[in-house]
Amino acid sequence: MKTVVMKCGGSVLDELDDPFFISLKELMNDGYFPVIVHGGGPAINSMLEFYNMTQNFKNGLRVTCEKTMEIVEMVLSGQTNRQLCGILTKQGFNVLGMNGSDSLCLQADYIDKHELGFVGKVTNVNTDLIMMVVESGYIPVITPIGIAEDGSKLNINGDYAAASIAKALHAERCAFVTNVDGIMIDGKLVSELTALEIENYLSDGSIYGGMVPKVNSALAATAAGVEKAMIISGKKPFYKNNCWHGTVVAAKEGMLK
Ligand SMILES: Nc1ncnc2c1ncn2[C@@H]1O[C@H](COP(=O)(O)OP(=O)(O)O)[C@@H](O)[C@H]1O
Ligand SMILES: CC(=O)N[C@@H](CCC(=O)OP(=O)(O)O)C(=O)O
Repeated sequence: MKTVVMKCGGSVLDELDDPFFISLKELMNDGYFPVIVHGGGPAINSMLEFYNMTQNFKNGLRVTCEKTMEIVEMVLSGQTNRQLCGILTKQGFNVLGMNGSDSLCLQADYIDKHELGFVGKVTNVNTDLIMMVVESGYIPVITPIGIAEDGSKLNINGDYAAASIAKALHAERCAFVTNVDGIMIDGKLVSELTALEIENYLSDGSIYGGMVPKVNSALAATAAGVEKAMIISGKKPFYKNNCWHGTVVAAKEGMLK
């Protein structure tokens, strides 16, 4: 079964457009089974602002106290997951919204409780559960919230969650759907980047902000055996006539195909 993990970033949820859905349909007609993970950073920011709560990020990760975790869950499970499932349903896709914290879907551990609070990294994925949904003909739409051993819900960066799921499913591809066409260097879209090139572009600041967890996740996924990891646009066709459009990230020099 050819699975493709697609992470839909919060930046693009309001802007997913017809070309994206047409590509998704074509992909499925070509025998790929999508598993979707979503973000929701901008919606969480707005809700925290609404409640006059302070926001703080360290290394691109939201510092998440207990109260913030409640808001994160409310927004990701109650708002952005619903929004994306609604859009996809309207477009004719059979979807099933899943909370990462239900039925040990995403088991997680604290990254650094002292520094970041309730922020986690995935330690185990309930692949049986996800594949049961896929094999029943539905697209899982997974909220990036994990469950810790102590029963706490943990906030997981959507890009990292997607890479972990792709690794666990031995997915053929992990695609990060965002609000740009791919990785831009000096204003131009780059179609392929090696790990070494990425390292250089990270250190000279050409890759920054929200693109950093994406390239790190893409590298982690390919290093763990996912054949291809890509940054793609949610506003343009990303797949047509068996060709993918965006930036392919390769784990090692010479691995680009
Ligand atoms: N080299 C780069 N090429 C393209 N986008 C980049 C680059 N470096 C940083 N970015 C930024 O990364 C953003 C995507 O990350 P983010 O806003 O976190 O998206 P998402 O919500 O989809 O995860 C782009 O809108 C852009 O501002
Ligand atoms: C720990 C951490 O930072 N979690 C993210 C989860 C949402 C996310 O990843 O959303 P985007 O894909 O839109 O960035 C957050 O709280 O914003």
